[in-house]
Amino acid sequence: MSLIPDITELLARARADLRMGVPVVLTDDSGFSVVAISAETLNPQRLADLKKLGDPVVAITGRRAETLKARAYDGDLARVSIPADADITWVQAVADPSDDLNAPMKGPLMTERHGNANLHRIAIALAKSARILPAAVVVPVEDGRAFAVSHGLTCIDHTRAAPHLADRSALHEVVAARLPMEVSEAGRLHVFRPEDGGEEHYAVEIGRPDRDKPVLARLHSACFTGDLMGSLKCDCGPQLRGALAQMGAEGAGVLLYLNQEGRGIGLANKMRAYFLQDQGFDTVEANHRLGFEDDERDFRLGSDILKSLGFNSVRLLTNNPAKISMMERTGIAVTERVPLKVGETAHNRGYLATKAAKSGHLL
Ligand SMILES: Nc1nc2c(ncn2[C@@H]2O[C@H](COP(=O)(O)OP(=O)(O)OP(=O)(O)O)[C@@H](O)[C@H]2O)c(=O)[nH]1
Ligand SMILES: [Zn+2]
Repeated sequence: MSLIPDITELLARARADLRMGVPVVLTDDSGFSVVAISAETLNPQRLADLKKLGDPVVAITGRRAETLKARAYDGDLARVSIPADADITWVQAVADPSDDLNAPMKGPLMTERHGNANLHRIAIALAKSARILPAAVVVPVEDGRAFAVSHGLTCIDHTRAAPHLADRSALHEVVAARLPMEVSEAGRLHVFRPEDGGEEHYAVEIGRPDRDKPVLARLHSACFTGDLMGSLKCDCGPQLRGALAQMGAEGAGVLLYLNQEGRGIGLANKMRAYFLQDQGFDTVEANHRLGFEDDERDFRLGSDILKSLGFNSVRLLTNNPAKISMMERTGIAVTERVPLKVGETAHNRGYLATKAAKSGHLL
């Protein structure tokens, strides 16, 4: 019946639910089911009601567990038991590192070792893709499907969801139109929309690049602070303008503007990372303390867009070797790396040095 939402649509709904603080139900083939809610958007009444269902845990990533010195028996994640007297402030302090230094968690935190963490993993993956803190309060329930129906909650089946959470969604071009720009009057903006209700991405084509030759290309990740506000903490704004200027000067090029703000963690989490950076952590450590990997972006999106525009080889404007290897692995030949060294300031010198030392950026 086509009027019933499919798994992609249910996942989009679940993401929206988590962002709003609405619980979702997750089930697996063995008959195990849980209710999960975002630790960030949880409210006190809902925590009290979850406790009535059983013994909830806070599911956090292995990265966050490392910071809290909690044992991650599940490897990439840990299920932290919630003490009976713990309130919402306690739960949020497990998820959110902003107060780690002022009020270190009174440990040791107890983590669960037995049982299956598959549904907790889905809850964290959904929270990440909803661009909220990667932590969820999770409690088992009997017959999740019936619970979801009686409470009007979105219900996600593990087997159907897992492949979608591991892979990117297909992108389709929605529209393209002429966009005269300062760097070139022959600009054209293409808008791409994913099937999963996620962020749209854009491609700016300059001139009419020959599809049979390597095109001068840039995969730019959104940076509201750098691209628009003139932030001195990174080099994104000058890189964006530098890349466009070079394409304008050569008369041809394609700039992909990927809405993967904050290396894929979203602007709110990036600002949380900046708050930690003001406490002395570097850009990579801040991501880890929040529970994220160094870089949560998916550059395969870039290849998808280039291919759908008819390109199969690029001269890539970048200092990031991960972008080059991902292009090559996904069928876009990189015939040349064109360095993009602009915009170093007193404020971003440390940030650029960390990227070179820890993320392999070329200087
Ligand atoms: N999480 C996090 N993201 C940041 C920070 N500073 C900048 N960013 C984000 O980092 C990304 C930088 O994107 P790019 O310039 O495309 O990528 P890059 O990996 O530096 O590679 P090249 O510029 O191509 O050499 C943007 O999404 C920014 O929003 C930070 O301190 N923490
Ligand atoms: Zn930036």
